[in-house]
Amino acid sequence: MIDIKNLVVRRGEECVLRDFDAHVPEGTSVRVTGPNGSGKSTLLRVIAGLTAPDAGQVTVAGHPPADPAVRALRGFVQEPPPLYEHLTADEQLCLVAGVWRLRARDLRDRAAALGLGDRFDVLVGELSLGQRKKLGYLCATAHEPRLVLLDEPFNGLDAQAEQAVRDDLARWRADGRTLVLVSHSDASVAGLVDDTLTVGADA
Ligand SMILES: Nc1ncnc2c1ncn2[C@@H]1O[C@H](COP(=O)(O)OP(=O)(O)OP(=O)(O)O)[C@@H](O)[C@H]1O
Repeated sequence: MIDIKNLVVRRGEECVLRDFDAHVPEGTSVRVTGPNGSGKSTLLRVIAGLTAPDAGQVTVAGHPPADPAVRALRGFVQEPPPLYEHLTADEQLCLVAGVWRLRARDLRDRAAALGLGDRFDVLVGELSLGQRKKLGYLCATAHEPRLVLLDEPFNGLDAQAEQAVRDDLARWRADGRTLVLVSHSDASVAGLVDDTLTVGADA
């Protein structure tokens, strides 16, 4: 699903990723590890087509990451979640439902299961950190992508929401989807990953 050869990414003067190689077969669940600042989020952004490599080759399902052909295939749970502050939670969900031609009702059901049932009419800008995290997670995964990129998906979540996300990941994994996950919490990802990719100083 993902092939990376000799990847180099610079941020300003700093070389964040240097000659990084990885192969993530379709249907595998991979955790990206490394110290703070080692380039884990940068790597996810490259796979998501949001950061262009300075050198090297990266393909997702045989296409360059920014190719429109892989857009619907992929979902990216970002940290912090990119949301429209001036919309209500429900308007944000409806926007995403419209983009992917989904039923808003189904997204509302998922939102309610995550504990957002009484937040639909609240402005995104007035949601708590954990509520924003839940909404961002739903928006990023609404179209049930074959490749799910997750950057610290458990940060700020209460126990019920963490379990709901873990259940989703287990279901997607059993369904043969490909997961690439950054998390500093060993407990949160326990039993959910097949392999580890290490970036940075301890690589
Ligand atoms: N937009 C940016 N502009 C300049 N430098 C950046 C930018 N984003 C990240 N960096 C730098 O790139 C390096 C890698 O950052 P990145 O966020 O990928 O690390 P990380 O491994 O995900 O860190 P953490 O574990 O703290 O989340 C850091 O040194 C950071 O300062």
